[in-house]
Amino acid sequence: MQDAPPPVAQDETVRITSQLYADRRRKVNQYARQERIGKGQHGEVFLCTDEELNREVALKIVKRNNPRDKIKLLRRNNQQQFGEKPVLSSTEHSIRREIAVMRKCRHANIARLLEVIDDPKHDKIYLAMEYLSGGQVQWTDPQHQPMLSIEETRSIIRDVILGLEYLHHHGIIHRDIKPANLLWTRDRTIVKIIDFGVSYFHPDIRHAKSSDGWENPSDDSLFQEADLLKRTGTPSFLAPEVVWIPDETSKDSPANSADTLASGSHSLKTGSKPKPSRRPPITKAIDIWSLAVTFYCLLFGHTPFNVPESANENAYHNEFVLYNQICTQDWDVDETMGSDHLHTGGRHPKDTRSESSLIVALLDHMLQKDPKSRVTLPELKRNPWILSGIPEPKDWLIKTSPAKTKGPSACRWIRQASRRILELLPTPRRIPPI
Ligand SMILES: Nc1ncnc2c1ncn2[C@@H]1O[C@H](COP(=O)(O)OP(=O)(O)OP(=O)(O)O)[C@@H](O)[C@H]1O
Repeated sequence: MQDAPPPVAQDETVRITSQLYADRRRKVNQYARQERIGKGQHGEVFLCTDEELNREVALKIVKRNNPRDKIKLLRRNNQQQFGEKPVLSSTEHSIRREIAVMRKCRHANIARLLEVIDDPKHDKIYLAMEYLSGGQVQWTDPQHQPMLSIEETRSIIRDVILGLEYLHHHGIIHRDIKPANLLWTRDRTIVKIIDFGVSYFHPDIRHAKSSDGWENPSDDSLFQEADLLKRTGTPSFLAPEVVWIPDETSKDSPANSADTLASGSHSLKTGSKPKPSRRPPITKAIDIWSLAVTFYCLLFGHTPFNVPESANENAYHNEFVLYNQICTQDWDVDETMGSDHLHTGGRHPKDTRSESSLIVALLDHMLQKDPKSRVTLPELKRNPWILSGIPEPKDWLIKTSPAKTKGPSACRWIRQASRRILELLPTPRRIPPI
C-alpha cells in the first residue's frame, strides 16, 4: 500500500456491479476490510483497501431491510394491486436515493461514489466511496466551546457553499446539512458533503441546461414531492418551513395534544415573531437555513435553537418546543465567536464595520424565517466576508461556477466523440523513404 492513495480521477465513472463474489468477514469483492469508521442510521462504514486499484475507500454497507422494515413492507406489499411496482423498504428507498444522486455528482466538495455492489441474491448493498480520512468537522470541545478559528470556519462554509451550489444547479436539495455530514480530506484543506439518504431531486428546480451532459437520476419514484413535506433531517438544523406546525387553534394542531405550550412554562412570547398562516413552500432555501445553523455551531460551539433546560421528559413535547422556537423565536449570540474569541458586540452590534458584525449580519440574512427573504446561494457566494482572502474574487467566481463543471456523461461523450473522430480519419500511410 502506498503512502498517499491515488486521487480519484475526475472522469472516473461509477461502477455498478451486480455480482457479489466474495462476502467474507475480511473481504467484499476486491475490497479488503480494515476498521469500522462510521455507523449511521442506515448502515456501517468500513475503511477498505481496493486491492485492484491499490487505494483506500470507504465502504458503506446497508441491509436492504432491517427487521422493523420487513414487517411494514410485507403488510404494504400484500395490499398491492397486481402489476404495481413492489414498495421498497424505507432503508432501501433511502440507499437507492443516495445512489441515484451520488452517481451523478462530480464535484470537489462532494464525496465521490466509486462503485455500487448490488447483487439481488444478497440482502446487503455496498457503496464504495472515496475515503475522506480527515474525519468529520469537529466544532465543539467537551466544554461546548468552539474549536475552530474564524478563518477555518470561513474556509469550511465556502467549501459547503460550492458543493451546495453544484447540487442546487442540478436540481438536488441535500436536506441534511450539518457538521456531521461534512468530512475533511486527509490534509484537512477541503471539506466534502456526504450522506444523500434524504436528498431530493426535481428536474424543475434545475438551473443546468439539459444539454450539459448531466442526466437526471433515472428513477422518478425515488423522489416523491410528498417526501419534501416530511420532517426528515436533524431537528436542530431544520428550517421553519420544514417544521412548520399548523396554528394552535386548529383542530389538528399538535399543540392540542402536547400540553399547551403557549400557556405553559415554555411560553414563547418574548422576542417572538408571528408565524405565517400558511406553510411556506419547501425549496432549496432549506439548505441555506441548515448551512446557517452549521455556521452558527462552528462559531459558537452550540446550536442557535435549543430545547430549554426546563423542558420535560416527553420527547414529543420537547421536539415541539424546539420547532416552535425555530418558527417564532429570534436567536442570540455569545460574547465571543470562534476559537480566536473575537468579540461579537451582541446580537445587534453598534460597530457595523467590525468583522464580527459582518458575520452576525450574514447569519441574519441566512436565518430569515421567511424563505423568500432568506439570502440565496449566489448572493451568499458573493458576500464580501465569504470572498475575503481570495486573491482574485472575480476569477474565483467564474472558475467555481457550476455551469463550468461538466457531468459524467459529458466526459464520456467527449471521449466517445474523440474516439469516433479518430476512427473516421484516414489511417496514415507510411511514406516510403526517399
Ligand atoms: N466517504 C467517507 N469517508 C470517511 N468516512 C465516512 C465516509 N462516509 C461516511 N463516513 C463515516 O461514516 C459515518 C456514517 O455515514 P453516513 O452518514 O453516510 O451513514 P448514514 O447511515 O446515512 O448516517 P445517518 O444516520 O446520518 O443517516 C459518517 O458520519 C462518517 O463518520
